[in-house]
Amino acid sequence: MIKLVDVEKSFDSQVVLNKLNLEIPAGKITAIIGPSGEGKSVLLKHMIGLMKPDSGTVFVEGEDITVMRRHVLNRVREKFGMLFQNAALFDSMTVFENVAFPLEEKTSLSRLEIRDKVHEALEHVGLKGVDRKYPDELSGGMKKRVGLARALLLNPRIILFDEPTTGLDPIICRAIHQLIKDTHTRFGFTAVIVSHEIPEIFDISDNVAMLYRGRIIEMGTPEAIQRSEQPVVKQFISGSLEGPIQFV
Ligand SMILES: Nc1ncnc2c1ncn2[C@@H]1O[C@H](COP(=O)(O)OP(=O)(O)OP(=O)(O)O)[C@@H](O)[C@H]1O
Repeated sequence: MIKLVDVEKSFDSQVVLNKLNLEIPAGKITAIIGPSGEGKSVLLKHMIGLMKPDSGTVFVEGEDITVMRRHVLNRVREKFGMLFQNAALFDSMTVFENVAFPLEEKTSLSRLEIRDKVHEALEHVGLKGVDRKYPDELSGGMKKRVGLARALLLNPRIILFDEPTTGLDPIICRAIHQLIKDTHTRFGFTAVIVSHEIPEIFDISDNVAMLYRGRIIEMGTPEAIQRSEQPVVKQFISGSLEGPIQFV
């Protein structure tokens, strides 16, 4: 589905991705974990072609997106939905307008059809009657739900989630995870979730990949990752201060 082969990315002298290899299976939920600043967001941006590797290849459904012209890449990007860290809502638009935006941009649906689709999407994420509110008037969890409704709207084959629950309380965090799981079961997209919610993210993931020093050092089921004997993985999952991971 998504395959990265020997991907290298540096910013000036800082190597962020170092011959990274990763295969994201189709139709599953894959979590990417790893210490802060290791390059998880950079990795997501390579998957959707927002960043180009210095070398190496990124395949999306068998197509090498690193050599594509912009208009071809834009076509591939239509397979993706993305939920950004801050939900990335437009503050000057109502909830309705925010969710309707991709439909207005990318389809020729009538106003009535758009209205129905937006209402349906908001209902899927458990938000009714907030159409006319502005993002400022919503809680953090509600904003994430609006972002998720918008990401789901074009029925994408792949959804990338960049820290979908950061800054939310544990109950809302669980509710958002459950919502991701439920919508995944219902729509069957391929999901990649960058998350710091350990161990909670394991409950909804089929696979977990750990990024460290520019590479995926281990990938497996949540159970396998939790049983890992690899010292970096062990330390990270337990949150221990003792071990190979150094703090600045
Ligand atoms: N456009 C850019 N230009 C220069 N450096 C960048 C750019 N984007 C990311 N970086 C650097 O790449 C490194 C990885 O950043 P990234 O945001 O991917 O980390 P992360 O693992 O997602 O962190 P966190 O868990 O804290 O969100 C950081 O050192 C960051 O400063």
